[in-house]
Amino acid sequence: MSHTSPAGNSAGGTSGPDTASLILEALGTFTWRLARTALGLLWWAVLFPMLSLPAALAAYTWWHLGWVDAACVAVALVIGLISWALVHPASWRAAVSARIRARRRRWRYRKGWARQCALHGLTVMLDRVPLVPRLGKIRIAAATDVLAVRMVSGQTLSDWTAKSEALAHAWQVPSVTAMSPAPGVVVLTVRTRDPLAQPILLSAAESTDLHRVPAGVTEDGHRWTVRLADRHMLVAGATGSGKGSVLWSLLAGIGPAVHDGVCQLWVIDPKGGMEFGAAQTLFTRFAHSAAEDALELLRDAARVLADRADRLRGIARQHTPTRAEPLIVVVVDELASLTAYQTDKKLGAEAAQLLSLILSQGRAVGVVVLAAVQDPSKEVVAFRQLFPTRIGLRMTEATQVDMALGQGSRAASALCDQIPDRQPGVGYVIEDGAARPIRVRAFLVTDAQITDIAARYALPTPDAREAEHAEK
Ligand SMILES: Nc1ncnc2c1ncn2[C@@H]1O[C@H](COP(=O)(O)OP(=O)(O)OP(=O)(O)O)[C@@H](O)[C@H]1O
Repeated sequence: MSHTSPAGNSAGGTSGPDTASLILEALGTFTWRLARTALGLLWWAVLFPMLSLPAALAAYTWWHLGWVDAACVAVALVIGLISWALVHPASWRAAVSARIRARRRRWRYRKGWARQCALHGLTVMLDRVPLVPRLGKIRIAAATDVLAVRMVSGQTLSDWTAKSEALAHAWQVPSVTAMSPAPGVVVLTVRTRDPLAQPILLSAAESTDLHRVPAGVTEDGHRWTVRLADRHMLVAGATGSGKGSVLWSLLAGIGPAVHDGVCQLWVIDPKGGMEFGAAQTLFTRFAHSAAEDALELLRDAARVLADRADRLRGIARQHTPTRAEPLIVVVVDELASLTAYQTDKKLGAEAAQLLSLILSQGRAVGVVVLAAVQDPSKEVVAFRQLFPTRIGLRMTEATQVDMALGQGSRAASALCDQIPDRQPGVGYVIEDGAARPIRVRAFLVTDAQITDIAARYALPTPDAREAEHAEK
């Protein structure tokens, strides 16, 4: 085997052109990098004028007045920027730090994309050429980044779901979820921090708007509101998952409407009044002891429903709550106890029949059901699709998610079985017609707040109401 040494090259007179081309190549690379950096800096200067203009001013001063004046200007500008960040952090964040963070994160995703895909087995080899899924639009928000990816042929959503946990470790974030909104596309939601990690205390609600009842906070940091006026709602979760807090948050939210008389609470508490007894001053009906009481309540709700339907037929397609004809919210704490667990099968069957009547016909006439369920059993699954709003809190098994919330809910990233024990009140909201579940946390309602709600929004006595009407 022949081997040519550098000395040999030199002796053969070939070193001249090689060295020259090496120098030329190095110069070319250097110039290219310099131009790229200069362009990059120019682009950043355009993107962040609030930083580039002060820097330009300092440079201008240095050029015309010397370095002492320039140093003074630079110090004054730095103090100005620091004061801005301290005095008005929100505008500083919006104009500078959040935008820099977003740029940096985007750059990091793009730079490491091919490598991460290869490391996680998400590239496909074709004729020894690796095909890398194309990273499309990246949206950076305060707590979540959303990456749109064009999958390589042959891949399915489950390939990405299987790698979600590994990607979360690789990016060092709490979680990554994958969903496919369109054929060939996968959307990765990267949760970079968790605004729902800490309990969120109930804050005062003084609205009687039954279309936007405050219930907690969404993971984007917005207020989570629930449309109760014309929607039945099911809350499912294991014991201790915070079902009570969702119901209490809503009761607190509709308290003003209850006090005002445009909404009535008809409550079934099979735990003997343990859960809701403290706020019975708000309730028009309260069934907490005998199964027969609960059934009577449901029969009456069905009667109201039939009366209203008769009256509204041909006049209005949707009921508007008024004091004369309020919205009736039938609250059922533990739905399954009404049907499957009844000792008397006949009562159970009648309860199931009444429930499905109210669930299928109540919305249009202002009779809605707000129910909690612990065990997504067969009986509950039968009602599930009649609840347009379903909330899944922590569950013990992955299979329960689809049983409680509907087929495909878990695949659409309602990961109720992955909610940690230490986060009661955290869950996923599924609305009929919505593209994907929203992660939320219900307010934590303390015993003192319940006492306060019970006193503040207690139903007025008929005399008090009459006096109030006379005043108006
Ligand atoms: N939104 C919340 N934020 C913080 N802590 C909460 C929240 N909801 C509930 N908790 C805590 O978790 C505990 C259990 O909550 P809760 O009783 O509401 O659960 P549950 O699902 O109704 O349980 P069960 O089915 O046994 O009645 C509460 O005592 C409270 O300390």
